[in-house]
Amino acid sequence: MREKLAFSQVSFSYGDQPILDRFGLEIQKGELVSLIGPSGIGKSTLFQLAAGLLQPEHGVIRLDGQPATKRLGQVGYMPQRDLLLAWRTVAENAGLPLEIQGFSQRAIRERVEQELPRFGLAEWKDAYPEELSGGMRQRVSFMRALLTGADLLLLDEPFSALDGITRMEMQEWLHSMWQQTGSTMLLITHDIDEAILLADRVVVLLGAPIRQPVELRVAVPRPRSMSSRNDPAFHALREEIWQLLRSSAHAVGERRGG
Ligand SMILES: Nc1ncnc2c1ncn2[C@@H]1O[C@H](COP(=O)(O)OP(=O)(O)OP(=O)(O)O)[C@@H](O)[C@H]1O
Repeated sequence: MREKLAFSQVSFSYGDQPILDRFGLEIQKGELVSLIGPSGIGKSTLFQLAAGLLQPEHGVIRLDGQPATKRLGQVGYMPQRDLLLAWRTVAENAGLPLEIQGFSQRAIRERVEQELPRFGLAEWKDAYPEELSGGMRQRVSFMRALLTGADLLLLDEPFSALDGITRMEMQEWLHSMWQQTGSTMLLITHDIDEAILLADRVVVLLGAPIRQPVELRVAVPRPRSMSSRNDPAFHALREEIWQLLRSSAHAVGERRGG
């Protein structure tokens, strides 16, 4: 496998609040990696750094093995809120990255119409965001991230706003998209089972600031389904992640004077 994204010795702060301290992480091409960690630790910040919306104060971010200072537009980023434009239809929202890249209206229409079916949105191309369910909105947002043409996708809690059944359907759908496209995907989630079920590796982010993450390989065989949760390797990993997150919550409590 070849390296797709790497953080090497990266430090970043908001004012006097340090978020990352000489942080290191390497993601290989075609991997699907889950990131999990306590709320407010800096997961979204990490994505904004990878996407080029923020720059590190120290250290290097590499794309395809090369230091990359201009990352904007090279990475598909799906932020926590779907940020669909209310006055644009599904097709117009999804086609936005192509518009920014200067494609003709006709080329955009053709490409979007060709892609809509595999996102389950063919019949909704002229609908406005307010007419869509949460799952559909997520799919439009995901399609927009894919149409940037980037083969690295950062998905920040893509399913958090969805109900249980839709969430499970979307997890399966995301997994099939990952297999079809061969893209490298990073997924932030607060759900330990979701983190394990989808990923090749789970990266647990701990500490304030975050230093070296704990990286855990998921040894549960693919294809996975809901019954994979009964696999002993699944149980063991869930327990390990839970213990890590719990000990980190205690450490924070102690620092706060608990
Ligand atoms: N633009 C900003 N300016 C100053 N502080 C910020 C900014 N964005 C985030 N922070 C702070 O940095 C810390 C990390 O935020 P971030 O959103 O990256 O965490 P997170 O792990 O993604 O949180 P959550 O799990 O709740 O989404 C938080 O304490 C947050 O309040």
